[in-house]
Amino acid sequence: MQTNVLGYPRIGSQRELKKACEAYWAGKMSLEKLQLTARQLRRQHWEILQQAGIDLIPSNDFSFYDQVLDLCLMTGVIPSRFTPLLKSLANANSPELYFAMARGYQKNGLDITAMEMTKWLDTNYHYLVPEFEAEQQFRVISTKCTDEFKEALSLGIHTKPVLLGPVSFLLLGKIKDGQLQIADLLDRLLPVYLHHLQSLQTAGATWVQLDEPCLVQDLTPEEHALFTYAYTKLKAGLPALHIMVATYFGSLQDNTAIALQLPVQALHIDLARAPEQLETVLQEFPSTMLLSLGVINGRNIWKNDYSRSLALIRQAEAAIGTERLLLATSCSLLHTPYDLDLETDEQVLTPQIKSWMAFAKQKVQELSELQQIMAGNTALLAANRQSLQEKSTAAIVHKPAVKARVAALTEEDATRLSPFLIRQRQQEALLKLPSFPTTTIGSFPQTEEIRKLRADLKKGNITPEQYDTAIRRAIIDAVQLQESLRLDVLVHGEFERNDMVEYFGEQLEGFVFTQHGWVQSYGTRCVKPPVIYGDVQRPQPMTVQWSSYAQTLTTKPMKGMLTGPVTILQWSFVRDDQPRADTTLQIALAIRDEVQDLENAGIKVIQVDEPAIREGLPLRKADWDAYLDWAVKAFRVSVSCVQDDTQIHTHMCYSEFNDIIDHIAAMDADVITIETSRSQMELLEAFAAFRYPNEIGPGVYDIHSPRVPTTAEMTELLEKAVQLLPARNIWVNPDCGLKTRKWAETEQALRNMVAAAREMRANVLMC
Ligand SMILES: CN1c2c(nc(N)[nH]c2=O)NC[C@@H]1CNc1ccc(C(=O)N[C@@H](CCC(=O)N[C@@H](CCC(=O)N[C@@H](CCC(=O)O)C(=O)O)C(=O)O)C(=O)O)cc1
Ligand SMILES: N[C@@H](CCS)C(=O)O
Ligand SMILES: [Zn+2]
Repeated sequence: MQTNVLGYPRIGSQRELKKACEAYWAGKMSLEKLQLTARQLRRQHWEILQQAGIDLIPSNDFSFYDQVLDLCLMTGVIPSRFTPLLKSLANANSPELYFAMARGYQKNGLDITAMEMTKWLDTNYHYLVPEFEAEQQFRVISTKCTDEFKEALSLGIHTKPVLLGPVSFLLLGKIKDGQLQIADLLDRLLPVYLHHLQSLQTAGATWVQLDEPCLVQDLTPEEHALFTYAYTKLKAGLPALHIMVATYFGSLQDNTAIALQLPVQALHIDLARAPEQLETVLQEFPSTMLLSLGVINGRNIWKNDYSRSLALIRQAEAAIGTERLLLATSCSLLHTPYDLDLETDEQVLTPQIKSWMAFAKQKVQELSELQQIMAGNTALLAANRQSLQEKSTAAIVHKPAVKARVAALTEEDATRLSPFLIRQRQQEALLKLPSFPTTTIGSFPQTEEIRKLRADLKKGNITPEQYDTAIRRAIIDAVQLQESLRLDVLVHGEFERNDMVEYFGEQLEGFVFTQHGWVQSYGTRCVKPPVIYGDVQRPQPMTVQWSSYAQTLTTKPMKGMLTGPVTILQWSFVRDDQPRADTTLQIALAIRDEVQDLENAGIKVIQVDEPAIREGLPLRKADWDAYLDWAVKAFRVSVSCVQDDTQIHTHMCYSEFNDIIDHIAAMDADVITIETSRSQMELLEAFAAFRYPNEIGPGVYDIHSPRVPTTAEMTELLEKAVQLLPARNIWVNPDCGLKTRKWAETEQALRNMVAAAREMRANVLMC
């Protein structure tokens, strides 16, 4: 039985690629040095897999920024706004164009916006969204997949190149012209895919993995037909190359028949997320296909349960024999951190909890151990059983008082004292805000100096007292700036936070965090998700000292800033021994305690961020309501303890609200701030159509770009907003937090934003 890895992390165990790219962008590293770093990382990763004895080792899973962007360049999908830049370059396959597409280009008199980023299915990874325009043609610009295959071959490593499949590439992109038909696009795209696959075949590749994650989503009959059409065409042009279609993050369900009829040599299915699909897949499994069993979970950091994996493997073996089975990771290991062996500080990660975990390198090892167990190594199986048994009964995992508190939750605990309109009057009386009140989403620039303070604290170069003093200094400066800008509801700036989720994970019981557990979020930006291993509770207040200190510096309302339960869950590695809903309610109770303490400390505006609520939506619509019911309940539990005159805000970015607007309304936040500027307020239409009753802050400027928006631009957006919603309900704020921005642009942008709010106050008649 062969082993198969779908993809490996690429940022580097010490985030070498991040550091190299950022140095290159800053003009501090040459292109040659950047490319050398990339080659070294690729080699390291291939060798790890080779040494672990993996049979199908991925290549082309490396990327300088994003694998979908790479594919855009392999297929010539370059939005036309980049044409002026393209014309100025000697070679279209240049890093200048590549990084411009990823990050935007403001140089040499050009001002080109970056490609849009969105969440990769239900993960916290972002991909760049391909834009298919009118008259879209496809052509080969980059030959990356063949180049990297040859590079591995020259090191004596025969790899399996990985590409996003043509149908998912089209379905996950944005069709910019309503007249364009996806079937026509596919027809034009396939020759370019064939070109790449044929050149891989010529270079000696025997397997290629084409990822088609859309096969686990709801598809129309027309979309089904695209798969059959595409793979029939590809197969006809590739006599010697074996195609593996890889599906992950869910179950094939009603797409099973389509997947099984594809004229390809192998199908990969995700048995970590959807083990139940195995039975259906085996029933009709064609005698010509290999089946890759994704038993090693690529989305978590827990040791594999070998007994459970073995049961699945045996079930498949009984149906189709061992010769046609591959043992695999459930998806690419991109979503897991590199190497558990780097976690050496026992104060951070105790040996007990560490012994329950596996990062990418260990997961690769697990594949090879499963192979050995299949060959009769019972000692490995016994050791695994013992470790899992120890975890399931460990006293540190289970806290009866926490479980009892969740079990005792009532509808009343999830309901504010009075309906919104009554609360709104009381909040108006207390807060006395002007119309079109201005605020920000919470974070201010996380400068190098601020991050260095934290690094110095960790290294013991400064004392906790020195750290606190420096953070307080940053808060003083931020409050003074906001006062001088005449913002209405202030924030303390979140300077004390390394990350909006990790920060809370570090302070809650039931969580552990890591030293090096970095996972790529987008481009060079990484997150270090905390790990939820047991029942969650809050031992002591987490943010109160900072918010109440900030409140002493101003007579304006200071907004308390918390991350919501669903977002904490979504952006953490979650325990696998109880339903996600139960874990979320435990977190909700911890946040509720913090909300209560903030209110008791005199903080009368409290924001509970839930940017991940939309991304948590299951991939299948049939599962949405169940998820939304517990997600909305968790939010309500976390905030419903306060008095009517305490104003609860929530914030969401990355949001398309049309299809879940009733659930957003059910959250019953007094104010919701959302990302809307990039869609020119289009997103507000859902709120308008629903007659959303509560207050809304539609983001008036995009915080992803250093560009300073003008007052006129923002006034124009606000004017659109008042066409759609009652003016008295509208707030004025940026799209999201300002942590990735620099101070100079932040100050100027906020100055213009406040001026826009003032213009609205002067010009719009309030009723
Ligand atoms: C809103 N977003 C978030 C998501 N997920 C989260 N968990 N958090 C989010 O905020 N998902 C969706 C989006 C994704 N957006 C972003 C935006 C920005 C980042 C980002 O900037 N990441 C940083 C790392 C942040 C962090 O943890 N910083 C630490 C310091 C880490 C560090 O590099 N330390 C150095 C030493 C520094 C020194 O010596 O000066 C080291 O350890 O070597 C901190 O502030 O303490 C990034 O750089 O990638 C991520 C997602
Ligand atoms: N309060 C957070 C929300 C990010 S989604 C921030 O301002 O960064
Ligand atoms: Zn946000």
